[in-house]
Amino acid sequence: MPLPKAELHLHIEGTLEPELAFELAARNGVELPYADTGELRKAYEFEDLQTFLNLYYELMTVLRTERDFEDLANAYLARAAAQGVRHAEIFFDPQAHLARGVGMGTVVEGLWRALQHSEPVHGISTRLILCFLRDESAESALETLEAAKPYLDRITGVGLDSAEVGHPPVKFREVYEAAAALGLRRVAHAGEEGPPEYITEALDVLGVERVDHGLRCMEDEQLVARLVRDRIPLTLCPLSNVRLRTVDTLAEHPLPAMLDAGLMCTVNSDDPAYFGGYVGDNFDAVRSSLGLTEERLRELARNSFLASFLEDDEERRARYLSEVEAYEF
Ligand code: HPA
Ligand SMILES: [Zn+2]
Repeated sequence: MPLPKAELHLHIEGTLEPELAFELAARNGVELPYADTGELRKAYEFEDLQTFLNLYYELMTVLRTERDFEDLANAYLARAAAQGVRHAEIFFDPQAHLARGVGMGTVVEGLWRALQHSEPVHGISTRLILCFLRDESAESALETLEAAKPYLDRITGVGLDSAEVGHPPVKFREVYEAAAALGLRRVAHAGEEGPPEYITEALDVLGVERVDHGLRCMEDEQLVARLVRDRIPLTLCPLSNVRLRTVDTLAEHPLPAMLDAGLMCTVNSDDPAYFGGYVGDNFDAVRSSLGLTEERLRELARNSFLASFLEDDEERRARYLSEVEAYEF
């Protein structure tokens, strides 16, 4: 049995495996510029975040109907369950779909068709986090939040993703204020490729409760001290960092140094179909490449539940935490 864990940094569109992409392309009459899954897999060599995003946005054009989003989410939940995920807080990128004429309702209702049965079917409780694309305008983010208003009972929070450098958090001050006023939780990608200042800004200007990635905080001692003091969770994605060349090799990943510094780290998969593994694979990889002890792995699992948005269900959180403490490696 795998270590029980929560996944807090997972883009549902990034779980689109080549086989499902081709299946949905055929179902929807979408032409992909790859002959087969083998040829597609050869495109999974990324130089940085942008070269990955180019493929990510290209492939997601096969997602068109509620059923497509339902199938996508079910495929993720089945794989996640097999790797010990008990709770998942799932990002989705509505602007990438709205731009192609796929409505907010299609995306949210489609995902919901899978999520509403996730507990009985997969044993995973879930939350949805709507992400704004930071390389789109602030106005577009505000319009997206407006379009999400009929679905807010299904959405727990907002996030910020896509190309980071040149798109600082401050650009999204207004939409985060509006999201907070609607009672939504707030997270943002910061310090993946962008500088440590973006992490500080995400905290100070956007009021985020968790930082997605946050890797580059290690360049700023005072920022590390603040993150430790305030117990701000970081959702790290080690295999993603290697594939997007944020770190050279897994053996050089700063995760052990970050844990030693007292940072509240979690381990997640980001876009598992593209980066070579789901969250359990990320745990296995850091265990073997970084020599993390069993107690460190338990700490990461514990952190994942402590950092999750389960405030409306503390009983459940307590149950998950006791599973972590009782786990025998
Ligand atoms: O790893 C990521 N970083 C930023 N934006 C993203 N959108 C999907 N995956 C990512
Ligand atoms: Zn991400």
